[in-house]
Amino acid sequence: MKLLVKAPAKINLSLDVLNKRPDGYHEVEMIMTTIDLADRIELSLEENDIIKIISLNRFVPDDQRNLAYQAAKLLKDKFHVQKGVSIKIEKNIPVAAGLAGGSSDAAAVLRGLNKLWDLGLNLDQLAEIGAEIGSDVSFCVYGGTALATGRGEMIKELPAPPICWVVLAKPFIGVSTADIYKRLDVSKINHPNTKSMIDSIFHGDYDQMCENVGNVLEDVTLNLYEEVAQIKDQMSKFGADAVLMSGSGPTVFGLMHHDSRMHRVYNGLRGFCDQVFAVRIIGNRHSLD
Ligand SMILES: C[C@](O)(CO)[C@H](O)COP(=O)(O)OP(=O)(O)OC[C@H]1O[C@@H](n2ccc(N)nc2=O)[C@H](O)[C@@H]1O
Ligand SMILES: Nc1ncnc2c1ncn2[C@@H]1O[C@H](COP(=O)(O)OP(=O)(O)OP(=O)(O)O)[C@@H](O)[C@H]1O
Repeated sequence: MKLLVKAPAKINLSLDVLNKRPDGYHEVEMIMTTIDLADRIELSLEENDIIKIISLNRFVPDDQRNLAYQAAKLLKDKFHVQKGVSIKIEKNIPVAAGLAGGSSDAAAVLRGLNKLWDLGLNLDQLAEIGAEIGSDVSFCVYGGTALATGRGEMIKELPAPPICWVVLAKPFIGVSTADIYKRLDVSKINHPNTKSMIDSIFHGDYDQMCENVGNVLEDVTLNLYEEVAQIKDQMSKFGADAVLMSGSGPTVFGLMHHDSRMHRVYNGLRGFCDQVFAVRIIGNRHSLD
C-alpha cells in the first residue's frame, strides 16, 4: 500500500523574539504561512519492521538524522506499531534555507502514517507529537496561516493572507538555525508590529501586510552573509512591494500583487542567484492532502 503526501514550505511573514528562556530556546511570536513549493513524500508499507529513507538529494540524510525518519520512529514507539515504512522524499524545497523543509517532511510523515498505520489521531495530537521533533513541525502539521508562539509550537489559526505572488531567492549557502539564535542579542531587538500584521490579514489589507513584514533574525544573518543583503537589495530594486528574509535564512522572499511585477522580480533574480521560485501563498489549512 502506498500514500502520497504533500509537504509544503513555509515563510515567516513576521518573526519576533520576546526573550530567551531558561531552557535555551527563545520565546517567539511568528506569523507563518504555507506556500505552494512542496516536497513530495511517498509512503509505502513495509512488511518487515523497518523505517527506510530514500532520497536522491545529497544534502538530505538518509538515516535517523532525517526529521522524516524521526517522525516515523516517534509514532512507531509511542503506539507500538509493528509494521514498517519506506519514505521516499522528492526534495523540491531548498535545504537549510529557512523554509522548514525538514520540518514539513516530518509533519507530512505524521499525517500520512496516521492514515497508513490507521492510528486515528487528530491534527492537534499530531501537532503535539510534532513539537518533540522540532519547533516548526507543529505549524507544518496544520499548514495554512497561523500565529505561532511559545518556542513556535503553540499554534493559533489565522485566515489566509491577501492573495499575492511570492518570489523566493536563495543564495548558495546554508544557515544553521541554532547558530543564528545564539548570535541574537535580545536586548537590542527592533520588534515588528505583530498585531498590525494580524489586523492586515483579518482585513485582507495587502498594503498594510507589506508595511508590517519584519524578522528580528534578519540582521543577524545579514551581518554574517553579505549575499543575503545583496539579494534583498536586488528584490527591492526590481520592484517587490515587501522584501524579507524567511526564518533564520538565507532565503529572501519578495511579495508582489501583479503578474508583470512578479515576472520582473523573478527574471531579475534568476540572473543573480541560482535558486529562484515564483509561488503563491496556500493560505488556508484544508488544501494540504
Ligand atoms: C527560525 C524558525 O524556523 C522560524 O520559523 C524557527 O524558529 C526554528 O524552528 P526549528 O528549525 O524547527 O527549530 P528547532 O529544531 O526546534 O531548534 C533548532 C535550534 O534553534 C534554536 N531555537 C529554535 C526555536 C526557538 N524558539 N528558539 C531557539 O533558540 C535552538 O538553539 C534550537 O536548538
Ligand atoms: N527531511 C529533511 N529535509 C531536509 N533536511 C533535513 C531533513 N531531515 C534532516 N535534515 C537536516 O536538517 C538540516 C536543516 O534543513 P531544513 O531544510 O529543515 O532547514 P530549514 O528550512 O532552515 O528549517 P527551519 O526553517 O525549520 O529552521 C539540513 O542541513 C539537514 O541536514
